[in-house]
Amino acid sequence: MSILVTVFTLLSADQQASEVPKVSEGKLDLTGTDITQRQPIKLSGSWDFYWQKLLTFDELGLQEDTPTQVEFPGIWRGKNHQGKTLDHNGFATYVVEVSLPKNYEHLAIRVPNIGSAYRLYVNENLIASGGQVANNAERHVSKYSPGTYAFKPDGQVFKLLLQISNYDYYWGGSWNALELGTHDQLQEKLVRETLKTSFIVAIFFTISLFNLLLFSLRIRNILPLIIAMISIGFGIREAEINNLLHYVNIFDSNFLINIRTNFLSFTGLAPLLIMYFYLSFKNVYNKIAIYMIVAITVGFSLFIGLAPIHVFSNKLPYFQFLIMGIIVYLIFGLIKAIYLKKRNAGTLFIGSLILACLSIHDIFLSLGWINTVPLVSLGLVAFVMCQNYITYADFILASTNNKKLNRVLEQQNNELQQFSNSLEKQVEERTEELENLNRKLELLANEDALTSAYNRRGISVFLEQAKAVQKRSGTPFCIALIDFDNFKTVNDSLGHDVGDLTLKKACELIQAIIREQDKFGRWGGEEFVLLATDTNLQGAAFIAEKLRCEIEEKLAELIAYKVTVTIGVAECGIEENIESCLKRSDNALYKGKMEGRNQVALSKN
Ligand SMILES: Nc1nc2c(ncn2[C@@H]2O[C@H](COP(=O)(O)OP(=O)(O)OP(=O)(O)O)[C@@H](O)[C@H]2O)c(=O)[nH]1
Repeated sequence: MSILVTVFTLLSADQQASEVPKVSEGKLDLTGTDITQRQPIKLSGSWDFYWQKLLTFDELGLQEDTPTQVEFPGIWRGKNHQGKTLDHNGFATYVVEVSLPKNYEHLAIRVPNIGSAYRLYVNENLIASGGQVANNAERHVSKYSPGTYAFKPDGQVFKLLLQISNYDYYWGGSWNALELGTHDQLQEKLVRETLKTSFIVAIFFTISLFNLLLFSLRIRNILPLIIAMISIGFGIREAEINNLLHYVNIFDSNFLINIRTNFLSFTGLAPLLIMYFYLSFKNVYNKIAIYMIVAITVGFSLFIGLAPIHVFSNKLPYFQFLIMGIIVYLIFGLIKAIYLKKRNAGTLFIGSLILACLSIHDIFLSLGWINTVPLVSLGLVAFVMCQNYITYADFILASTNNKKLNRVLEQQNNELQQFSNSLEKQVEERTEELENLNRKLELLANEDALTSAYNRRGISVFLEQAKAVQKRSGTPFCIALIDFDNFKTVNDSLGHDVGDLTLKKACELIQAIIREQDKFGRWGGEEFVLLATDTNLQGAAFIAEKLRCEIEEKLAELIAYKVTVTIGVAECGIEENIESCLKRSDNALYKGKMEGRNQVALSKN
């Protein structure tokens, strides 16, 4: 902010160090002032004034009426002149006699934006004009024509005649003073002012762009968009009021467009500012009142944008009264927001306070109570910057909250991921357990509970498989039925438990002897079946004999009781089914039993 003030002050450095010469009773005495050695002189003070007269230099001498004196610059409307109140419509001639200290080759006059039509003479020479000066509304044409005009003064005393007519503008006369100096001085001052205006306009546009960027990042929050529009509005107003639009010839000095831009950049900003305050501190303002005010200000802006100039130009004071009321209401809300400790209320209040103070400063300046430079532009910059700071701070806060939220989300995601991983692991473990259980159940379904050998169902599957292999490749296989001899006596003599143990041990012996590809199972009771795959009858007889001997020998050692088996063996024929082969094994077994037991009996095809 201090940098801004410094730049602003440097660019506005047009204060005159020495005493300011003033126009007094239609005369400006510059005999003690070297114009070239100082800043341009504002031709303000009491000028000779001829109301409802457009006089030339020649006509001045013939004038019977003595002129009255009025303050120039000054507006007509409401001014007391010879006991009458002036209207804003009309025409007049202002005259001042300037006395110079010496003969100057060239001087120049800077004409401000008078806002209607004017003609400027140095003695009898017309040096500048804007629009068409006339004594009636039909012939009068307003035009924005500020500019710097060089002239050659005739001697050390000359008269300046300024004719002004107005039938459009609400006030009449001129708000601003003419300035006298050398052409270079005036040009230099113009450049400085243009630079100052450009600098401020650039600040407004930069703030606007920055806020548009913020808005594009968070479209849900429209406050940055409103600030962007307010900044653009302030920028356009600054450019228009300081004639920047005129110097860069944007509207080709079109009076109507200039005046509409001037008015609209004031009225159009009102609804935006009101909405900004309301949206920032919603619960301190009345919603219906705000919407009504916005509707009125928008309606007024439309009226200015569409109505003819003579209709709308004199309505602005009503709007100014309304705006004053609105400002009081907004400030009242702001104070309430501060009292309620609303975030950002203090910052916005500071911005508004700076703007209010600098506006009051400029009012004092225009009244001639102080002799400084206009500072309201600086107030506008301060106000918009405070708004900008608020949106930026809000944006940072929102993005910090977002980051925090993201961190929490990330943490929750991780926890969820961990939970899901453990769930997956648990499911995997359960599935594996179930699969194991299923395998066990399947085994159990095919397994004999006492001996752990295949049961009848289990061994039957292998018998069918062996048959299928034989059909495909002709591989031979044999079925041996093993039956314990007189097992009833084992049970009867040693008890049923020992009988069970005997069967169990016998099965273990058999399992240990047979090949891995051979299958062994319990056919029922104390009768067992051996499937000898890839084996012919001779091979099967050999295995059966080996089993018989092993049982006879080893079981006696284990249970101290002689236990023997009889085995019936048959080789399955190519065309024979399993049932038939089993039947033949059984027949051979029966034959073995009949022939004295404890032997291997073969079934020959
Ligand atoms: N301990 C026990 N005994 C069984 C089991 N299954 C069958 N047995 C018995 O085996 C005996 C079979 O008797 P039998 O069919 O008369 O035949 P055997 O006494 O072995 O006489 P042969 O077969 O003619 O030599 C019965 O006493 C059944 O109770 C079993 O799982 N455990």
